[in-house]
Amino acid sequence: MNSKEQISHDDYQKTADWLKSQTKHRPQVAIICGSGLGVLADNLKCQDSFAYSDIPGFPQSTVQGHAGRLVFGELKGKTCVCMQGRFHMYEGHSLCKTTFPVRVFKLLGVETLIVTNAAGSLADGLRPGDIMIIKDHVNFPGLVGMNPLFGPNDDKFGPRFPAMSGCYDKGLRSSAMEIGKQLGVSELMHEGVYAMVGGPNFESIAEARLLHRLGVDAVGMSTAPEVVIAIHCGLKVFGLSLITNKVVKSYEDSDSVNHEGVLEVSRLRSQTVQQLVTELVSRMETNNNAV
Ligand SMILES: O=P(O)(O)O[C@H]1O[C@H](CO)[C@@H](O)[C@H]1O
Ligand code: HPA
Repeated sequence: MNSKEQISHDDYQKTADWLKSQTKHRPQVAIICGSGLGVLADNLKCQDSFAYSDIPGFPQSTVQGHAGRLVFGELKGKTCVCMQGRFHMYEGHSLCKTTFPVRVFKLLGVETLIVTNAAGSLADGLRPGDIMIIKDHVNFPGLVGMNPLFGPNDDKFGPRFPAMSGCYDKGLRSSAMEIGKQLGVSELMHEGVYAMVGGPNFESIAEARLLHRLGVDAVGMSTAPEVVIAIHCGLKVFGLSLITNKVVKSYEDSDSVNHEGVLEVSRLRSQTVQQLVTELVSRMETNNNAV
């Protein structure tokens, strides 16, 4: 893990400038699609779309279920940019590469970041197919020094010591719960704590029990670094986990999780997540400060 790799402000700016030269869209909202949730981009009107491999400075997606495309477009009167495919630390990307798009979004004028992910449940009340609005996170890699803010601070983006209390916007969280009710899916809706682990292996039973005891409701291998970088540069954040599997916590349980199963559940519930996110975006207040 190359935690010392540095990306300069100019590098982020170059990518933002290239994107601005290729599309007229000036997004206010950015959406990161979790595993199997790429359809979140399908509702965007007047799309401009770019393969990650064509965008200067962008890393490449290597995980099945992450298409590797950046899609710009209009959603319910807001301009959005959608990542069909995110970067994970376990793919071998440094944390600054993993979170590279978030700072590019900031430079494009984005005000709000929506992060979605597929996650395994530890809380007994969370079942596969449920949606957990993220109330808070435990950034396990961050706690032991694998933090995207490691290294010299770039004051142009934010402060040396950003606060992470209240990082998931309260207003957006309650709006999402309300929308869930109106969509008639309130029985699927929960709020809880997401923990990021390094992956790529799924949890052992002892690890699952430990996470459960620590108060973690759902576990995945992403999201926290993106949120840390977003909060550092002043973005509002909303996050949700689509629960794709129960994490095995009992030695009597012969179930076992695999990525294909994760993708299958994501796809089954992706329309509901899409409706929820679309309605949330439509209700967002934005400044429309094109850059
Ligand atoms: O967090 P997202 O990208 O949704 O993906 C989740 O699904 C994969 C495991 O099936 C892991 O990458 C985990 O983090
Ligand atoms: O059970 C899980 N553990 C970690 N990451 C995951 N992503 C989807 N499900 C899981």
